[in-house]
Amino acid sequence: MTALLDVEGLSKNFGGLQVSAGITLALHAGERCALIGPNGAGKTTFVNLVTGVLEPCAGTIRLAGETITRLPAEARVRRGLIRSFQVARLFRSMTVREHLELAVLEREGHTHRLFASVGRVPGLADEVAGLLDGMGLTAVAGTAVGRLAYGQQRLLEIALALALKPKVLILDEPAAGVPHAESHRILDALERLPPDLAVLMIEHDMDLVFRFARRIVVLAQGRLLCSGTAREIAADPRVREVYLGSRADVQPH
Ligand SMILES: Nc1ncnc2c1ncn2[C@@H]1O[C@H](COP(=O)(O)OP(=O)(O)OP(=O)(O)O)[C@@H](O)[C@H]1O
Repeated sequence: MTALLDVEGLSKNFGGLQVSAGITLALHAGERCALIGPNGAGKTTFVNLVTGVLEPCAGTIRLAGETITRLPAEARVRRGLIRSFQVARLFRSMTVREHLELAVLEREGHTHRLFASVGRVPGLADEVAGLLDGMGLTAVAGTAVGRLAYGQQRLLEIALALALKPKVLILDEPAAGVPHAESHRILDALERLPPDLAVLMIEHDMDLVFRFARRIVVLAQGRLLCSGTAREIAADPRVREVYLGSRADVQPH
């Protein structure tokens, strides 16, 4: 089976510092994978390379068989490589529903007089209702984004990413700022993601990582250290060693 995302030998240097060193990673339809590693391991750099924010020094990135290594970020988004983005960058006075309407309209190419298009796109209301329902946001559909709790903001970020019809979804810290006791709400929503979607999660909350991911890939100093199930990763002495001295606790559940 062709991998939906196929990264081979991806490398990046910042001056003399090698932050991605020949990373090879394949993600198939339906995968639930997490990329972990201590602070400064190169996780964000890897995501920036894959999504087209940064240009690699070497390596290849393929999406559903097509080489996208040098494509601009927007072209990757149009092909279905989507990273969840930060609500903090959006319009705080606009409602949850309006944000989702905008995302669907933009996907459909209605970039001019956006809100005038709302009534003219068949299926828009149903699609938005489905996204709200899927992420458990129906009750706050009419709430301004600036008034959402952190957990709801994170769920909206995921819904916005889904509105773009991803093949590959990169979840960049989906529990950032969410109180630990509430991260199960994020997990509940993630368990309702479309089954065929390939998901790569970057997350510091190990509880969430171990519960969500069927495969965990560990990065250290820009290199892939190992990959395996939650149990394998938690039992691997190399993983404990790279996390030593960091706050993260590597324990499965
Ligand atoms: N634009 C840049 N110029 C120079 N060095 C950079 C740049 N971006 C990142 N780095 C360095 O690259 C290394 C990897 O950083 P990166 O942010 O990718 O790690 P990370 O695993 O995402 O860390 P964290 O978990 O703290 O977010 C770090 O040493 C960082 O200081």
